[in-house]
Amino acid sequence: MSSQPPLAFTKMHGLGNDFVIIDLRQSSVPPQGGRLPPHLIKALGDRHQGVGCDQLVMLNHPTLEGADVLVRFYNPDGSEAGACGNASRCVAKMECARLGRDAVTLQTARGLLPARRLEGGLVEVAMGRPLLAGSDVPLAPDKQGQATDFMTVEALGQQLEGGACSMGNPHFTVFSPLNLDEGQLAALGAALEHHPLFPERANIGFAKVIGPHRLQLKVWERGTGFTPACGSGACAAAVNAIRRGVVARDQPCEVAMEHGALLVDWPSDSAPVLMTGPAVTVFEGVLSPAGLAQQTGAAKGRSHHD
Ligand SMILES: N[C@H](CCC[C@H](N)C(=O)O)C(=O)O
Repeated sequence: MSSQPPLAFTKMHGLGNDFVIIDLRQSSVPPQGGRLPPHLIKALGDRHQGVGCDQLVMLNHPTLEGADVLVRFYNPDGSEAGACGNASRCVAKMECARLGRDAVTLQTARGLLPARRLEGGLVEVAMGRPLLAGSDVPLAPDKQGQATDFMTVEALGQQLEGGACSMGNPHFTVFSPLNLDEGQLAALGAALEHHPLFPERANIGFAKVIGPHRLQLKVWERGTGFTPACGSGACAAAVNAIRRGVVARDQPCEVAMEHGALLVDWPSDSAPVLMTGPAVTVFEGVLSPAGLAQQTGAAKGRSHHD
């Protein structure tokens, strides 16, 4: 392990949802099948022994015509996510700077996502059309025929009203008014994330409608827990609110989270969801071979108890 070469990374965030971004096109650590080994993903995500992040993002050479960069997202539990809105804005900003352009196209598991740099440090990403069928979320096979806009799901003895969709990753947005403290809400988030209705688990949004084009949102993320903001969750919340008729689609919806708001525009059913918000570079760093070896060992040790 002491022969492990240094590993360069960039730390960025979007509304406090933070990322360690590793460019495998330049990394000296040989990727295994285009990704870092899972124990290293866990070690880097550890806020005490690693760098700490809500998601680890890996960049590589694109394989599709028209794409500038291949992007893969990982949760700190080692699982892969098909989409991550806040990290997509961060990567778009990095790639715009690298290529000296104002627009780039990201290749993700979801497909090609065009993105552009706007005034004031904002970045817009076209997140694709939301997938609304039960089989696309996905819901459990025997529940896939049910409507995904008006759903009632039972968890921890509560009947929760909400809607589900996929933005390339599964989301369930709860619209029921809840009077719970942070710990109770976390328990509900975890119960819904692992609910048998969602065989691939789900990101759980707790939304409050605060105006005809305004939502307040808190998201319990699959594989991560509560984060200060979730870009794909904000898109899903706006989409589900529009489908339920509680938000109007004639203008973009402002989705307010802990540290600020994202603008989400879904003007028609056939349109892609446009998400706009900030992307901030915090620092660039290099993990020392010794640090990496120690963290790797620690994470391996911990994983015995997972
Ligand atoms: N923070 C992300 C979502 C991460 C996705 C993840 N937690 C999952 O789908 O497993 C966002 O801004 O969209």
